[in-house]
Amino acid sequence: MAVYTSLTAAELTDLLSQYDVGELVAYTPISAGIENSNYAVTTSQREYVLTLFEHHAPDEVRNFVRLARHLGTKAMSVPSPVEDASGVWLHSLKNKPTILCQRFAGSHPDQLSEQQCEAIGRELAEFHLASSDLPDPRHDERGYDWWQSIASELSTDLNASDKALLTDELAFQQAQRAQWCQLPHGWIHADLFHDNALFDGDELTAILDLYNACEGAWLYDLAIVANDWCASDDSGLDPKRFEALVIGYQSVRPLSEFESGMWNTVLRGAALRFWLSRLLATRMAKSRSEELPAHKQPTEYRDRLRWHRAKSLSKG
Ligand SMILES: Nc1ncnc2c1ncn2[C@@H]1O[C@H](COP(=O)(O)OP(=O)(O)O)[C@@H](O)[C@H]1O
Ligand SMILES: N[C@@H](CCOP(=O)(O)O)C(=O)O
Repeated sequence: MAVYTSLTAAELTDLLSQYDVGELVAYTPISAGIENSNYAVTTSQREYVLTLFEHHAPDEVRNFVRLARHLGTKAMSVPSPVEDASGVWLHSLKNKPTILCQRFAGSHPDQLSEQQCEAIGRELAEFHLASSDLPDPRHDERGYDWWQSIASELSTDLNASDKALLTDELAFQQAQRAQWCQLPHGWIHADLFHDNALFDGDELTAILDLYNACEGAWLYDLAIVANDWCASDDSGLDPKRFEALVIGYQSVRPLSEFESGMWNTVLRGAALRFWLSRLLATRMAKSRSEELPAHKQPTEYRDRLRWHRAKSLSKG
């Protein structure tokens, strides 16, 4: 968790002089980021967040930000870059692609409430509908093909029981492929964990970090949200928060009967995806002699996968 690129007041003042946003009053690094460097910037007019992309070329950033700009035109609260006085929104600082966005009020929710789950469900459905007229969603780089390829790479890190679980789940998901492909799909956020949303009490103020957004089944996106926002102490889902989430979502886009019949498969897929990505993150952290934070451990998602599998057996 860091800000990788340091900025001086003179560099920032120079950048801001190209925008019509007032004078620089203060700027503070935001330590919560993982991938990019973010600064909270206060000008004489309002609050902004400045993001320097640490690992991406300008064309990649243009592609990432396409969705946020589209949703911004539909008045959704997502970080859509502000244009400078000549209509340019992509700048460069220290040779890194840089954008300036409105800073949203609120903080990441901590103790998740049913009201917050209902609100995020509503917002996710709005996100799916509002993005449906934006063509060419990005390919999901952590989709089904990645599950298969990374699983064989990572299985050397696993004990026998986890290896068996992984093999069996991949076989199950492979068998479900044709069904999965029939689910309504389009742009998905693909990483709408509660640390990517801001709330003021129970009121949702913004959804952030659209940089994993890609093509996928809408139910899968909802399942990613459910696995995080409705997580219960027994590694499963809290029924009340889950019901609130689905009510919120369906108040905007009702699920079809076919989608409702696919819940268990898709919740399992969503748990598998983050089990795998956290296993990979663990391996990468180890290679730097680091550890993942306690709340980002792969076992959480392995255990949630087991819980969903047990549910499907008990129905069966
Ligand atoms: N537009 C914004 N308004 C308010 N806070 C923001 C905004 N953009 C980013 N942040 C804050 O910065 C943190 C890191 O942003 P994020 O896009 O998640 O970075 P990274 O991709 O580096 O993890 C967020 O968790 C949030 O606290
Ligand atoms: N929110 C995720 C991390 C983002 O996924 P990644 O595939 O980009 O690592 C988590 O909590 O694991």
